Amino acid sequence: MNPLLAVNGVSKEYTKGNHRFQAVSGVDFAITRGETFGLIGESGSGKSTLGKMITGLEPPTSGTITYEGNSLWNGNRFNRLKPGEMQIVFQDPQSSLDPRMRVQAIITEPLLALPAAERKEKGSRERLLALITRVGLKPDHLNRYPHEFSGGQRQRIAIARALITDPSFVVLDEPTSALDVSVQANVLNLLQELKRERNLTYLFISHNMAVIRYMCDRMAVMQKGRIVEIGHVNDIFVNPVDSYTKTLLSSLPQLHEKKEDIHV
Ligand SMILES: Nc1ncnc2c1ncn2[C@@H]1O[C@H](COP(=O)(O)OP(=O)(O)OP(=O)(O)O)[C@@H](O)[C@H]1O
Repeated sequence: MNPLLAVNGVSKEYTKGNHRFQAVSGVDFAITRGETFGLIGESGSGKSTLGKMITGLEPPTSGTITYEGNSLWNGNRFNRLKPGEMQIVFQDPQSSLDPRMRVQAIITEPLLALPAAERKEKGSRERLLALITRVGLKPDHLNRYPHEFSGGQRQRIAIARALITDPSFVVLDEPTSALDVSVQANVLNLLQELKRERNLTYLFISHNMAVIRYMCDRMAVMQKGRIVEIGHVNDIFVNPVDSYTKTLLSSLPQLHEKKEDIHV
């Protein structure tokens, strides 16, 4: 099957003063429609930079990223092939939601990228009410401001914001890392349900092996900008090949227990 998203030989170099720094180095992977693909690695390994290159926030220095076979970048210009087709949810809903905007304006903001007719249809009151209810919030929350919500509720707002355009592909960049442990599992389960209901494909970025195992079909392990291991989650957990992957796994003794027992 043709991949939905293909990343080939992608690198990203940042310049800090006279110093050049390689945040991502020659990364290759492909994601099939309908799967959840995990990216794991320690802080600074280049995971978020990859997520940003895929969603149009940062151009790659070299390499190609294709979506449904079409190149996403033309030099530094992002080819917005289908507006709203791809969305991203960031780690920290505190800083990713504009504190001066009401929830309704926050959730509907991505619609501004769509053609007028589609914007009107997807921004209908009926659709908005259905979406806010589906993510576990209430219609009267639409008139409130982000500071009036808990961390988990704010992340539900961010999820609704990502889904308003009806995307096929969503990058989830540490979507539960800023949340209390008791709230994390609820948000992860919501993401799983939404994926099934809407035929979504996820790129799931995390530094937490238990969360990756709970959520993902396949995964890539990143270290210092490179992929050191890639494969099916169960294969990597049972038989890790790379020494860094083994270190990540050995720090999680509970992973040898049954999947249902894992604390995400
Ligand atoms: N805009 C930027 N300018 C310069 N360096 C950057 C920029 N963005 C990221 N970096 C650097 O690139 C490297 C990779 O960062 P990135 O955020 O992709 O890592 P990460 O694996 O997502 O880590 P974390 O989990 O902490 O977010 C880091 O060393 C970071 O300091």
